[in-house]
Amino acid sequence: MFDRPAALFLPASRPGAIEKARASDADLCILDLEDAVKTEDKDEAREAAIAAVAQDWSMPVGIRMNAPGTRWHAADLTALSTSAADFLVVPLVGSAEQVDAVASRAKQPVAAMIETARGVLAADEIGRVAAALIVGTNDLAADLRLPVGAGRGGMRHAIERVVLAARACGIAAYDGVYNGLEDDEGFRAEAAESHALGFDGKTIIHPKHIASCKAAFAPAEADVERARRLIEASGETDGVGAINFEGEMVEAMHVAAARRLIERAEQQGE
Ligand SMILES: CC(C)(COP(=O)(O)OP(=O)(O)OC[C@H]1O[C@@H](n2cnc3c(N)ncnc32)[C@H](O)[C@@H]1OP(=O)(O)O)[C@@H](O)C(=O)NCCC(=O)NCCSC(=O)C[C@H](O)C(=O)O
Ligand SMILES: [Mg+2]
Repeated sequence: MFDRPAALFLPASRPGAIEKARASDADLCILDLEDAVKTEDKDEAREAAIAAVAQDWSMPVGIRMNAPGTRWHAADLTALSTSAADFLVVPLVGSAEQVDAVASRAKQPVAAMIETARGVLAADEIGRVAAALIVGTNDLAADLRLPVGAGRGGMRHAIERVVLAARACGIAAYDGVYNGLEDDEGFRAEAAESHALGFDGKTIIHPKHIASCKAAFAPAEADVERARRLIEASGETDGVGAINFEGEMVEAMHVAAARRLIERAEQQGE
């Protein structure tokens, strides 16, 4: 489920957005009950989310609940754990226990949002019990007290650590959202960076980001061709030893990476 790049967030309180998301090409949709929903709309949004996920979706659809410790969390957990959502998302996770508390009651896989210094430092423990890690760059910037407009330099170590934890735990990692709605170039640059950092995908806040997000994570044609040649040159097994492939040393891990690349290309080309 968490093997495709474009994860679209939308407020569960906006019926128009729900319809647009269902009709979109997003790889995953996440109906939000947390920050995108006003306090007075929380209960109604929860009901709307539960009704929405009971409909037919062409992609996996999840619900982001309110954070552990908030006044809505218990009601969210009770209602969402038996809903038709394909997955749940817990925001502001600071410990593995917080994910466990949800996962032990929910019938769905649980993704954890890492968006505080505490969460980053516990990411490897959290990754052992979560189905995926999602960076929340807005909350993270605030928690780290990064100056407004300072960019991602100050959180680079933190987001790299989330990728590291996800890889160590064998689960997916999604990068945070890009807030600029009118800055396509900025979005493309950040999505390319997400891909280069090793993320499996990126969370996005508007359907207009879907195509660029997918493009950023799609393997380049030349890389796919090279991967096919590499696999052919390596023979039938992964036990290739070291070979000279087109002037570069290639060993078993390169063959495995080439196979993963082709698999991803085939999946995204479906
Ligand atoms: C950011 C927005 C509030 C902008 O809304 P708006 O100005 O209304 O956008 P448009 O005029 O372009 O909307 C045109 C139609 O498109 C639909 N739409 C807009 N956004 C989405 C969406 N995300 N998914 C599906 N459809 C969408 C609108 O409904 C319009 O259609 P209609 O209603 O029929 O008129 C808005 O884009 C928005 O709310 N985005 C998502 C916000 C959200 O979910 N936030 C939570 C996740 S962000 C996060 O996780 C932060 C993290 O926690 C962190 O700390 O970093
Ligand atoms: Mg957040």
